[in-house]
Amino acid sequence: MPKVLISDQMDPKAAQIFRERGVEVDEITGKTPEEVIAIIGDYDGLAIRSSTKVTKAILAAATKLKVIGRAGIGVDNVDIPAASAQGVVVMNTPFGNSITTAEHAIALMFALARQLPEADASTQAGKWEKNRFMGVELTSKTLGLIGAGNIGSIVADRALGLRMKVVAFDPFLTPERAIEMGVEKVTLDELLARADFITLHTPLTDQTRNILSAEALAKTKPGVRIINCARGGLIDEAALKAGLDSGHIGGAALDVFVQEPAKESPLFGTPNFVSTPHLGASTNEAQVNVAIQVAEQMADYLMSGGVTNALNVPSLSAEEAPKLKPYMALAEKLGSLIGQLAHGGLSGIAIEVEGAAASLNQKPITSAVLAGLMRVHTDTVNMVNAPFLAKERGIDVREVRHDREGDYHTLLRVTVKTEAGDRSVAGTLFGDQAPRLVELFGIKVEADLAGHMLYVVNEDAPGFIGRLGSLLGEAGVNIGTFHLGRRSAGGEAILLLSVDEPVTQDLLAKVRTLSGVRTAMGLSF
Ligand SMILES: NC(=O)c1ccc[n+]([C@@H]2O[C@H](COP(=O)([O-])OP(=O)(O)OC[C@H]3O[C@@H](n4cnc5c(N)ncnc54)[C@H](O)[C@@H]3O)[C@@H](O)[C@H]2O)c1
Ligand SMILES: O=C(O)CC[C@@H](O)C(=O)O
Repeated sequence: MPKVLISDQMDPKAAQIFRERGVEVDEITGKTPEEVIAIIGDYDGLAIRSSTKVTKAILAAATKLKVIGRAGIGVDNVDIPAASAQGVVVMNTPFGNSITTAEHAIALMFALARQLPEADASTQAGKWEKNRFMGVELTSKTLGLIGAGNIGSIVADRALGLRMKVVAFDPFLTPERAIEMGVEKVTLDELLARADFITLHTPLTDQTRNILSAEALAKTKPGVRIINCARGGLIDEAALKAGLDSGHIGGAALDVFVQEPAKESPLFGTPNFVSTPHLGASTNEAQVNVAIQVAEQMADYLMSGGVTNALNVPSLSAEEAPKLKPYMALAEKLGSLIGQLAHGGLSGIAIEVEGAAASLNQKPITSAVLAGLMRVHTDTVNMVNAPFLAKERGIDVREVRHDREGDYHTLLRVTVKTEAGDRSVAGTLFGDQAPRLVELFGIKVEADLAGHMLYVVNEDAPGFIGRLGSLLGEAGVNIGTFHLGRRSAGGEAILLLSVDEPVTQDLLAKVRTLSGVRTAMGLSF
């Protein structure tokens, strides 16, 4: 039974779903990184929010780990390249807390417009400072949206409901989508010049880090109010403080900080500054949503191989997984066969599908071919890290889908580009289930690729099979199955024999002494 560790505070629904789905679960929260390192080796899955930082050190200790599930959106607390290299799937729940976070941005916008936190503190201090707190209306004001994805578009919708005008800067926002959202697509400079309120809804990337830098803040309208419910680091906090102090910035509300937890900040105590401790996603509804979603997704992966919302591997629904399973077995065998046979500077690989295979999700098939191919050289490769490792090694991966009808109802062909030229193998599924080789280096040969095999290339000549049979018999080698193919009568022929024991170097040396033998190799599947 797979075992999952929930290492951050999560709605109890998550643990309940894991148990219902047959996954053992431990909830151990508030641990230091060293304490997590000490226990993580026992787990197949790790469910987190934002507190657990999944570092290289934690991953190195997570020898059984197959999946990390983030109950939320941002995965900046997970070292995704390290997880990918280790073959660990990283998933998030991209929609479960979007409404809640958008509502928090709107709440902060109201808080700034009417100075609610300061007015509350003053009133509760018995001051009744009615003349101190003069607010602004939101109606007819311009909201500048930086990032118009899931959360940004909900914020835009709510702002339009408040009769605001919304201008948006997002390089990936199409003009059609902007029209659909009812926003005006603008450049960043135009947004800075026009917005009365600015709200940020982008991830933190190299392009968005300090998107509101001192220089950008200087271009804003005097009195602008700024809200950040996305990620710390999008705004230069020192420049924000200077802008608030000078009065150029009329107010700022931060839910997120460069350094979290933000126990101290020069911004704290600044007039017109409002803050919350990364509460964007903190509603009952959002936490139930993300807990259910992360547990369902992780259980799908651990129990049936279904992949949803993964950031480092293609999606594969729980319905698709059983259909693709035999294809992935075939793909892995063909990858392994060509990996064992083709030598010398592999620079590219083409994976072609035709017939029934052409209607399937090809990405997992490709990953399985690559995993089979590279497992010949490293045993730490799997479906998740195989494409990553292939890229790292400069192998050009090409996927081809043919509409044509071929000789087989379903066919998968793998061709590698090596220094010696292109080499190709092809296979099908018998009865839609059993992987079977049908072609090897241009020669038709049907074989099950299983267990230990002897591969021989020889000149097609009378008596050869008898001589090989005698040699194997004398060497005490029992033949399980025997498969034969030839390019032309008297030309190059291929023999694939399944044998009970691994093929030894000693046996290969003897086989190579037979007249007409060009190549003899042992294979394992
Ligand atoms: N405060 C919280 O508790 C909380 C909760 C949920 C999400 N978040 C954060 O909110 C952010 C947005 O989440 P989302 O679900 O809307 O993400 P999303 O991926 O749906 O949208 C992000 C948008 O940012 C845009 N973008 C990317 N680079 C950009 C750039 N250089 N300039 C302008 N726009 C750019 C993208 O095109 C995309 O439309 C994420 O960072 C997420 O982690 C915070
Ligand atoms: O889990 C949380 O409380 C924060 C989540 C939020 O930052 C996210 O990116 O989804």
